[in-house]
Amino acid sequence: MSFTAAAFQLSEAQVAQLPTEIIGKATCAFSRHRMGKLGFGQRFRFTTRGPERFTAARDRWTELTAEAGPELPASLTAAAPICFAAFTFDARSAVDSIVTVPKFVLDRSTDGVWLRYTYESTATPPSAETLFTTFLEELPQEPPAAEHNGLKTVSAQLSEAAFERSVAKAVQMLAQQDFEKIVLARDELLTGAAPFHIPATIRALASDNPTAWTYKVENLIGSTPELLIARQANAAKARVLAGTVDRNVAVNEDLIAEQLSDHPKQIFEHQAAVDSLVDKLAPFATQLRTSDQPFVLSLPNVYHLATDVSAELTSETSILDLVAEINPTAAVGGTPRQPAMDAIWQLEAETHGMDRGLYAGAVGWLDAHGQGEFGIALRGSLIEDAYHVRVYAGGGIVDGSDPAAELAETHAKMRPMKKALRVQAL
Ligand SMILES: C=C(O[C@@H]1C=C(C(=O)O)C=C[C@H]1O)C(=O)O
Repeated sequence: MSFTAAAFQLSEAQVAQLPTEIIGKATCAFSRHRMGKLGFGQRFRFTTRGPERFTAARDRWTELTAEAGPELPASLTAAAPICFAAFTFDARSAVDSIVTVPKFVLDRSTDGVWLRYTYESTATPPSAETLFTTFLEELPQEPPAAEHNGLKTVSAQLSEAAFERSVAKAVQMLAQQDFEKIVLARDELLTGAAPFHIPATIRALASDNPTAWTYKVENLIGSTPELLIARQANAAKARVLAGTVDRNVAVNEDLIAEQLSDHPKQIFEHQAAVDSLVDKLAPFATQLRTSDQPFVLSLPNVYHLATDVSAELTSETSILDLVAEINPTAAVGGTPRQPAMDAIWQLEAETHGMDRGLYAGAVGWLDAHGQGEFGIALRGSLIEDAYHVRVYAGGGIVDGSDPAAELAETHAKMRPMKKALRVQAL
């Protein structure tokens, strides 16, 4: 089996026919400021697991897109197929990493709005006009809106008390010099009296968090402010975040920059995350640049210390090779990486049965040339069934971290997801 794609630019009249906030109807999404990619329908899907999950996905995807398509009608241009993917944080995870190939991809950029149609290489695509009609007809109907869903937390694999104990334990382990930084997380299982309204939730995520990348791959949804890596031609870029102040406890906005930038714990945590990315990217790149000083990224719930990184790649490396190297950065894992990963596995999965699965892994899209964008799957959740959603959040632990403060930070990080889940229709 092999897939190819064809695309066309939507006219203004066609753009006007798209439903408003179409992101709510998407099967897959990686979008910010109403730009980016939205996938609709599904042509194909496969899963991978273990340490080879990235390279296995790269090879299968290359194989699936190897054959060229037929002659195209004049209204269409040949294009590279696109898939969306979500990879687990840890190679040991029992959860599948997912690659899904949508039938249609709506691509909105400063170059206009394009619709890309992916089909089996042996088929002949219809004209642009027919494709557009099919696209509109196949958009899913939305479930009815409920008045309220009475969102509440019913349980957790790793409770708040257990999280505080894990943080205290990690601080002790740090003192024994096993590692310098470790990121610990916890989960909450949320339920509603009415089924969650996922289209409305996605729309709320996108409109409430305009500086973040709103993502959806199957049951994984969220709005992440952290760009793991993006590759376009030979240019790569990333946004590293580490160091957090809760907006609800920030006394004075003018002092935030000082609180973050002059705080040794925050700076240390942040630098560890930047270094972990730069070290792993260096072998693939020349002209690796980072913003001079970390800057303060202001989000609706928290402030973060942020550094943007850019690089010229020395060859056309697939984004999946880059992701395989840099996932997980010290922003969500720790330093040194392997001892920190082992400790996370021990403190979360072995002790409490909380396998992070796709949380804190890589989520995004790529095309058949290995170009794409991946964010870190943060500020999100996993839809377990119509009534149950599991949210996750964590934070960096360094020498002197306080369990109660770390717990408060996880509450702040869960806030945007919980707020969006309360929305029942928009
Ligand atoms: C781990 C999370 O966030 C990460 C940890 C941060 C920190 O410790 O300050 C900040 C941003 C993210 O890199 C999360 O949101 O769950």
